Amino acid sequence: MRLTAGWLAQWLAQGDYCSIALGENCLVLDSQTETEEIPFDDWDGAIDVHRGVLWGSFELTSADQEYCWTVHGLPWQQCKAFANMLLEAYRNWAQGRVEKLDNLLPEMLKRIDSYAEAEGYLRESSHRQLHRYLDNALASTGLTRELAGSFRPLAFEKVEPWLEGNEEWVEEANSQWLEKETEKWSSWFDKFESSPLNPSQREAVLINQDHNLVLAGAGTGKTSVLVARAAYLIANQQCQPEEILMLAFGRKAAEEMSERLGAKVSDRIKVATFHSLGTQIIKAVESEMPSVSPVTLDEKERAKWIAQVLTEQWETAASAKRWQKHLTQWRIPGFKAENSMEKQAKSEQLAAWVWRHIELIGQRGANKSQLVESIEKHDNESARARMKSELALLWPCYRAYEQHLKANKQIDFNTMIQRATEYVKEGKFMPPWQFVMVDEYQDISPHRLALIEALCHAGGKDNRPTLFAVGDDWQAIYRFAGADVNLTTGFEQRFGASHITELDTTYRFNSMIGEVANAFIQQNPNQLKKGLTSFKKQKRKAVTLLCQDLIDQELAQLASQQKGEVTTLLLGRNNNQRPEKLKQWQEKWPHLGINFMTCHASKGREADFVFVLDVNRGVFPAPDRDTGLAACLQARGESFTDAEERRLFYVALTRAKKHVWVCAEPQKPSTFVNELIDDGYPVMNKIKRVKAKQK
Ligand SMILES: Nc1ncnc2c1ncn2[C@@H]1O[C@H](COP(=O)(O)OP(=O)(O)OP(=O)(O)O)[C@@H](O)[C@H]1O
Repeated sequence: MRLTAGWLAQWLAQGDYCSIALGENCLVLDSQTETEEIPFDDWDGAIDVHRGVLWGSFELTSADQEYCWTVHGLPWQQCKAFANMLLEAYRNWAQGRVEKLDNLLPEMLKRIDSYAEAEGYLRESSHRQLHRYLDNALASTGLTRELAGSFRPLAFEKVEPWLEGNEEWVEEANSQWLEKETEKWSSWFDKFESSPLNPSQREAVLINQDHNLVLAGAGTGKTSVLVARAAYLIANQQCQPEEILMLAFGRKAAEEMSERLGAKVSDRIKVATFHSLGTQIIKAVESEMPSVSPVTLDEKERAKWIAQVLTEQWETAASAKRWQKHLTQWRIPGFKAENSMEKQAKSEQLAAWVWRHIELIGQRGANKSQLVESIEKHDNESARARMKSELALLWPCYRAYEQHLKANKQIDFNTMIQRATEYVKEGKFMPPWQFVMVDEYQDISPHRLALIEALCHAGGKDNRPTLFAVGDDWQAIYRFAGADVNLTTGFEQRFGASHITELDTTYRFNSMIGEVANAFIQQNPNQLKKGLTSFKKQKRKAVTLLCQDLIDQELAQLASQQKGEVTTLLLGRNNNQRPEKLKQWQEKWPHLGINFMTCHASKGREADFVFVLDVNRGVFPAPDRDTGLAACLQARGESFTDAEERRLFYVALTRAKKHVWVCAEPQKPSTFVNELIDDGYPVMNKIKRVKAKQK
């Protein structure tokens, strides 16, 4: 059936179309030049019939109300009946779909209510799930949003915003919840630590997005937040202690965390290092403990094994020649030309250098020709020859290591973490944890992250564990061992549904240490900007540059000033800086609580007073960090000179609560000391540099 304008009307009328007909579930409109089919889906199902002086016209609107079609010059007597016939056809078409919609609407509304009225923080994963369900349900009816809205306006008014996303509503609901929850737990927050938690710490404890990162500078209470969050989850009955997994880097850190949680929260929380977790997973699946090589586990065994491998290598003429040739152009840490080979092989520094490369090569999982290829593509063209030469020295050590593991049927940490990750991914190990928490997240390596991701994806789509990580990109100091700080700075891109909370107040150190440390770290524009203020304000300078051989005197003075017990940390770039007089000082001034450790080991620690030792040229920053093979094996390169060493120095400075002494020799202060003096940092300078000897 068709309704068409007469020839005169077609000639006189200025409408878009001059003829309308009913097609198969569509309208067919003809203009002078073309025919257009409008599926019922695209039409809003209404016709405005207008009467003109001579003729009638139809006005039809698209389902999304964006477009209008007009048919002019129609014979008026037939207009109404024709329009009714079209509407009847449309209603018949729509009836089946609307029935489907009617069947689905109660469930759609129920799901919306159960999401929107759920107690607690509204997570993005549940939001996405709801959105997906509503989208699919509507699609299954065959109706467009507009049509569904026009047939069931009341019910659909509630559904429509959720199909759009309704992000603003969720944000508002979450911020209202946060306000109420903060209020509800206010006195608990006041008393949990010796001092009340501040607003940003409270927020960090409460927010419960799928993936949460607390990103904050040194001494802002990240560890306090981690402990408080575990306590809150249990106190709020969100989980049992056994459902929390707390991951720490290193056994010592894990032990300290375990003690702290045991004392403050519960000793049923699982605290693990990545390695102990890997062992547990493998043991659960294979029913026996994985056999981890003593070379991996024990520093002494490792040193012995490395000495043996090096000695064997040097016994071969070709290999010995390769080492000698390398040393004519480049240095190797711990390798001193004047030492005998026997002594060389036992050098701690050399062993550390060899081991670090073995680990990095293992983490890369590449064969020799792939490594050569990446050296050839390395940005730093001038370093490529050195990298290749180092690879030639170190590849045989790596191969020897692989063979050693194979011969003894043992694995190392890399393999262990990878195997554990596979078991979780394959569902052979079902993690019992609902909340995975990670301390020092900035030091995460891709392998460890893969394990965390596997844990957080276990449990099916509806029951995934939540990740809560605390970290500070300013304190990322394990790039040399395979960590990748980009995994912290790119947290959101990596995880999607995530929330990042920043903590703005640092409690450990006073404002004068803060001024020096914060300015120093931010010289590198690639570090994330953080507004950090010190809780303890002071005007008196709190960083002193000191001649190394005056430490004795300074300690004596400090000892006479301090009447009560205090803590003092002597920090070295590495163990070589352990002072010979350490024991003597400890015995002479026990109330100073003097301890020595490396800057790396001091991570997470604090003391009233800190002496950073031997900040001299060639020591701190450690040289050659960016020009050897390691630079090619490590995570993406960094353009800023000594970026990681700068972060390490920041870690050292920020261990102190009251005062820091940066100690150097006047003849050879390092670039860091020179920068503190020359760039006008607020420090007390007691070093008179001897310029003539500084070449
Ligand atoms: N709200 C607070 N009020 C007062 N002191 C606090 C508060 N929060 C934390 N502290 C104290 O600040 C110090 C640093 O806290 P914590 O060790 O948790 O910081 P952090 O961010 O983990 O430090 P870093 O990253 O440097 O290891 C601790 O002595 C802690 O007790």
